[in-house]
Parts: sequence; structure tokens; C-alpha cells
Amino acid sequence: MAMETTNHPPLLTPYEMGEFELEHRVVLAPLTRQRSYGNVPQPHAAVYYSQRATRGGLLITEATGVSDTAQGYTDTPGVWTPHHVAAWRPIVDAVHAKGAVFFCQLWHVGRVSTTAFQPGGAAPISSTDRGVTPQVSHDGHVEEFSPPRRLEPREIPSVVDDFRKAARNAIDAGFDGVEFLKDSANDRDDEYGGSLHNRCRFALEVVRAVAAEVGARRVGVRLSPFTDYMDCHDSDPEALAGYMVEKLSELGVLYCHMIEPRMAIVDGRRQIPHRLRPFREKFRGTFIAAGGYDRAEGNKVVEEGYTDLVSYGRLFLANPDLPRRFRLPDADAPLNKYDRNTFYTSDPVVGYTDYPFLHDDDGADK
Ligand SMILES: Cc1cc2nc3c(=O)[nH]c(=O)nc-3n(C[C@H](O)[C@H](O)[C@H](O)COP(=O)(O)O)c2cc1C
Repeated sequence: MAMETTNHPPLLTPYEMGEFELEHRVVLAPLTRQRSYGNVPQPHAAVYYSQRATRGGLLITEATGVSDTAQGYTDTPGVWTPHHVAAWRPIVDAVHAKGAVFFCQLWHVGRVSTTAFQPGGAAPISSTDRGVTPQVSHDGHVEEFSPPRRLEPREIPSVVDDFRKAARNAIDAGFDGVEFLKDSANDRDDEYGGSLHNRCRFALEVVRAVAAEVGARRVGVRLSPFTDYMDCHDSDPEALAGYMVEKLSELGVLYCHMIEPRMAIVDGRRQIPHRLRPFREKFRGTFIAAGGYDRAEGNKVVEEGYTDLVSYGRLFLANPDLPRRFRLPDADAPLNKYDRNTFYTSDPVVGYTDYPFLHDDDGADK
């Protein structure tokens, strides 16, 4: 389908996502910012998210913990206590006041944690008792993790229930829906390990429990089959993710949000590998692609029907008015550069809410 690319670039065309009328397809990707002191979302998050909210735009929160065992990073928000729910409410209200749709990303870090983050100094819980190898960050800092404890099958329902309760809390806080993040590192030989079917069991139990609690039309799932982040890789990511996507489709999940493999640089330009097509074809609901997209690539994949929506991480982090900049001709809408040094610092303003908007005299008032 050809779309007018001058005034209405494909990314800026409306889209109906279930009951949500989106006015454009530029989605805020989930971005951990580590400014929720003591796991409590703060008033500055209302400023940050509402800066990025537009009428009919879709925003996804940073990863938000489902329980006290879900933690592995300092000052990431939670949604498991009434206090967390009350703290999220004004943030959600500020986003809704701008007319945007807001989903909460629920996570459990599993073994990507240390005993210092765990209740009673216990071992982090996981599908395995193999620890994560120490990770070296871009500034040479080495991150170490505690050996995890492999959960017994009889303990798993309570983790599933943590997700269910957190999803209920998110809806009570006013969110329009919830998204999950699922990685797996699995060497089990019980009913939660071994075959592909068994390895997907936990994730699907979580999706079923949450969909039963808040309705599948409010549930999205984020899958990153090609990333090997934190020692999570699979010998056959296509088969694993293909199976998951098929099941999610059967369950009537609202959207499937998937991350491209790391992109290659070809002739000095980033090349998106476009490896998500088979999953897009299998999934009946809304498809969101992520990972390395810029304006041109985003317009192209929406126009080709490769995806319905595109989520932007680093570009949206640094450009609060990204949809507006994408609406303008390239020359009129330069992009702010992101500063990775302030991605995870705790300042409530610097590197968080102080990225500049385009001023009207930059040509953005048309
Ligand atoms: C600072 C930062 C924090 C991130 N936090 C999360 C997160 O909480 N949950 C998640 O699923 N992905 C997270 N990601 C991944 C992004 O959502 C996105 O997939 C990634 O940045 C690639 O997209 P981009 O090229 O548009 O930035 C994070 C990325 C960055 C740069």
C-alpha cells in the first residue's frame, strides 16, 4: 500500500490497536532510567513521561518489578505495594492528560541480581543454578552477580502469581495495559525445561494468568530471541520465538513487541537485519518492531507492512518530541544526540528531563 510520504509519513499515520486509537506509530520503547529511589516512582517521572506523551501515542514504561525478589538494579520502580501503585497514579494521569496510551512493562530480573537486592539477603531465584558471568560495561566497570537458586517446580506458581498481582496493580494505578519481558536461561529437566514446549511453559503460564486477570486485550509481550544479553541465548531462536508467538497469538494477546538482532553497518549506514518477518506473519495482533530504527527505516518498514508500529529507545530518550520531529522534513528536524553517560544516573533532571524540544522558530510550528 503506497502512502503519502510528504505530509503524512507512514510512521505518522493512525493505527487501531485493539480498543486503542493510535494517531501515529512512533512508540516509546521501555527504558530503564534508575531514578525511582527505593523502588518508588517519583514525581520527576511524571515530567519525563508526559514530555514524551502525545495525543494517540503509545508509551511503554521502564521495566518495573513485580515483587521484592524481582530486583537487581538500584532505583528501578516497582508495582507490588499499595505505595508503588499510589506513586504511579499521578504519573499515569500526567500521560493520560496528554491523550497518550500507557503500558507498564513488568519484569523479574531472575538471576541478574545479587544477594544485596534480595529479601533477607537470599540467593536470586532463577530457572537455573548457574550464575551469570561477570559483565563489563562500556566504561570498563565489571558487574558481578550472585549464584542463583533454582526454583522447585512447586515454587513457580507463586512467581506466576506475582506477575498476576502486579498486572492488577498496574491496571489499578490507571495503566492501559501491561507488557512482559521474557528471557530464558534454562537447563532444567523437569516440566519447565528440556523441550521447547517445556521451556516456554513458565512464560505462557504468566501470560495466561495475567490475561485472565486483566484481559488479553491489555497484554503485550516483548521478546528478544536474538539477543545474548546476560548469557541468554538459544541454539534455535527462530523455533523458540516462533512457538511463543504462535501461542501468544492463540491467547489473543494485544501486541507482540520484538527486538531485531544487532544491526550491521553496511556502506556507513546502519542496516536493520529484518529478521522478524516470520514472527510478524504468525502473529494476528499488533506487531511492534524495535532495535536500531531511525526515521527513514521506520517509515520504510511501516510502509512495507513489515510491522504495524516501531518503538524507539535511545532516539526518544534524547528527543522528547520525537513524533513531531519525524513529522517534519528531515532538514527541519535535527535530532538531539543521546548521552549514554546519563542513561542510568540518578539525577531527577540532568540527562532525564532536560533534553531540549524543538522551538517553534526551528520550523516546528507547522
Ligand atoms: C538506557 C536504556 C534502558 C533500557 N531499558 C530497557 C528496559 O527497561 N526494558 C526493555 O525491554 N528494554 C530496555 N532497553 C532496550 C530498549 O527498549 C530498545 O530495545 C533498545 O534501546 C534498542 O532500540 P533503539 O535502537 O531504538 O535504542 C533499554 C535501552 C536503553 C538504551
